[in-house]
Amino acid sequence: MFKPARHGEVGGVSLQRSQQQKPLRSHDRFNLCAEMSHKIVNLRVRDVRFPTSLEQHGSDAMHTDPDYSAAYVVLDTDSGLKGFGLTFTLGKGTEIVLCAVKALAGLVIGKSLQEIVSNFRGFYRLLTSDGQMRWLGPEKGVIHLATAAVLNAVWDLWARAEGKYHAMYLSIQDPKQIVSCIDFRYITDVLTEEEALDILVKAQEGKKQREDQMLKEGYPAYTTSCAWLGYSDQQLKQLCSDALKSGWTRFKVKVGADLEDDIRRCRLIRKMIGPSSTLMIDANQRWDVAEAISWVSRLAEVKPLWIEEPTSPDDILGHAAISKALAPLGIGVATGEQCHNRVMFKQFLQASALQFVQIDSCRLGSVNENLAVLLMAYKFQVPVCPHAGGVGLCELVQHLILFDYICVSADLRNRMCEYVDHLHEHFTSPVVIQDAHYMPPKDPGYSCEMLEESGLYFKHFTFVQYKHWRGKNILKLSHKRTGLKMSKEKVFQKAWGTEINFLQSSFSVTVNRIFFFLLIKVPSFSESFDFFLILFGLSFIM
Ligand SMILES: C[C@H](O)[C@@H](O)CC(=O)C(=O)O
Repeated sequence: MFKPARHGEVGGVSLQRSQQQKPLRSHDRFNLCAEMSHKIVNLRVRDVRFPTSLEQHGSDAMHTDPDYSAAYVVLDTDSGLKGFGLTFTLGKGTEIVLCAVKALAGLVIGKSLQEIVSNFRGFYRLLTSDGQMRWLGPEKGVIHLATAAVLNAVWDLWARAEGKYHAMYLSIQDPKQIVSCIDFRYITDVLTEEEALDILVKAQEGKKQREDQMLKEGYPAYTTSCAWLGYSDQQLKQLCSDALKSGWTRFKVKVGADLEDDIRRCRLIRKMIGPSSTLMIDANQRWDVAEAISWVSRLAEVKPLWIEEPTSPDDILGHAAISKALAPLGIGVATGEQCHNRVMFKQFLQASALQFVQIDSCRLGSVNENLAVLLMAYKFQVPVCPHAGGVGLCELVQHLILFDYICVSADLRNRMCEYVDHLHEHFTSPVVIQDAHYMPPKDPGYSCEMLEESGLYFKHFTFVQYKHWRGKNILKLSHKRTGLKMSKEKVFQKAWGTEINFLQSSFSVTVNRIFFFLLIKVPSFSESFDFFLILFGLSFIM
């Protein structure tokens, strides 16, 4: 099931195949009518995880065993139309985001789409300013990731109801309607509603040509897939050579664990891609400020365009100091994938602490908050190069970056969107990459509806397989790092956390194995909650 997509392909399947076998989307199943109110009658959230850490896909200096995951939200409406949204997470963290999404559900269920979009700013505030839940943020951390998942689903629902995909959808709307989705609270000292409106109105000129250009050429992308930190030199070489053949000219390399290693790996990539291709480096928050400056200075010989996340994502003045120190070397600072909200972006921009704005479709409060950041970045004339990859981030963020070009910046200089070639095959409308460019999506919605069986991925991995996967992974890593062999129990304990430690007993493992074999092989068992409870209790007693 877990098949990394290859460069030049759509989600691991060739273009022709995905076109021939278009899965039925919820949009096709219902006779839509834009005038309907689409009352939200239910919110479902699923814990979806993929064992990417097994092969070190996604590994960096701080996230050495990332299992790419998502809290996946489905909104059901009384008209039958559904909205799909998600937020990207890593492995066990997903459980916590799920709790937060459930806590927000009460604010969403019962509202109609019409009611929400007629006062979208108000609805954004409702979710982010709840008197009790805002204490968990406000507008940051788990509660904000959950807000993004829910709002992403609402934007998806809206676009489906209109039969449009977002970039085009937003671009044909009245600029007044766009600004009405943005909460300007806390940013009016740099961007007022009137200024935002002015930017959007001015950008109406030439919009049609830019739309046509994007439909023809697509939006420039860079790849991170060749050089995750856990990959061997052999893998780097192979992937880089494949990527070059597929037309990639912009590459990002993970750095930060070991300087000599970084120098060797970056030289290797630079040699392969040649002097005219673009190279970026990414430390994922590994260093202190002074360390970042000296480490990156040593890597200046490979001419990186930017150093991404050199230090704590919260350290705005630290980023400013790094930016200042590296400017004479021609190296910019990029950050944003863990920048919590528009207020932090505002200060990064005010402090000249970043030269590339890396918005994230799930870290910020969905399209609403991303719109605010795109407009602020335009005002400061700082290029936007979004974070993508993860689970569904490419699918989501392509809409935002197309909107940025068509409706805000009208500028492609120094702009590109990240691309990672994993997990696209799990989406009903996977991204289309042609010649290292994102081609505009064609299906209505926000492109993050997952295939039914993919939405259940973690469920199928639960217990027997998941344990096996995590156990194997941790054993492998522990051998690599310490040379020590861990006991089987220790591995299970680390992999599973305390709540499921009872599975360490071999007897209960056998009972569970039988049960989960049935669960996986016989679908009707998975629907039987009573049966599950009985076996769960039985294994606990044993
Ligand atoms: C843990 C993730 O893979 C992270 O390394 C992604 C990232 O920083 C990026 O894509 O950039």
